[in-house]
Amino acid sequence: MNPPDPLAPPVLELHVRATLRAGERHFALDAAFESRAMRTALLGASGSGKSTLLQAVAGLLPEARGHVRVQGRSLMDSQAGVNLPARLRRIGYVFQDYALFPHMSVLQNLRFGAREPEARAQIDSLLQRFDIEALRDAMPRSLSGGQRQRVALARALAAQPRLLLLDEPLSALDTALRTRLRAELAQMLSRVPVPVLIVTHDPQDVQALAQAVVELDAGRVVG
Ligand SMILES: Nc1ncnc2c1ncn2[C@@H]1O[C@H](COP(=O)(O)OP(=O)(O)OP(=O)(O)O)[C@@H](O)[C@H]1O
Repeated sequence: MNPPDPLAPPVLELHVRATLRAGERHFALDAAFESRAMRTALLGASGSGKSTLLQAVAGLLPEARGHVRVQGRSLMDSQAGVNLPARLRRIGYVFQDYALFPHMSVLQNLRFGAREPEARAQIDSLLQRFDIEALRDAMPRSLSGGQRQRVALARALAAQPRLLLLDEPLSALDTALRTRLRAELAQMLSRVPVPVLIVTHDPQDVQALAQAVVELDAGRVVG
């Protein structure tokens, strides 16, 4: 991978504030960071606000204020009155359990992600690159954990995202599979030129998957 261009805007510029309330409980997120790395890990204890921050970046947290810029492009800037709705942010989101549509085949799952004609034209190449061509007509329940992971990633990329959010993509797996898929995921990510923000608890994931680390504690960036 090429070294970052010092004149290019940061890959990610983020300052997100939000207060979540449920009855007596409340949680204040006030997280700011910049990253020039193509792949940034978001680390932090359970409840530190990692998923909430991802939701704000994806445009799924209506109460969020502040700014979110990806490679210089503003997705949200509350001072400037900019707040793109989620469907216009072009963000690929891969959840812990991969969240494939169970009633759709692998191919239909990928097509769902790719709405534009030029995105559809790339589906065959994604099936090849992720080595899931033979599984195009398979239903998600018949796939292994590793195959599901590849389909989920291919589906997220089928939408030609500007940013890929991975929320603990390996946490549902047992140790042996986790080790294998971590290496596979690292290889797949190194082949796509899309910025990635990846949430994890696991220092080994950070080592293998990211070039920069942001640590959250109680809704704030601490390192
Ligand atoms: N709607 C809500 N109202 C009040 N508090 C909330 C709401 N949603 C989440 N929280 C609280 O916000 C905090 C951050 O939650 P979040 O899911 O972002 O943490 P996390 O770092 O992703 O945790 P984990 O690693 O366990 O997934 C938690 O304390 C949670 O209980």
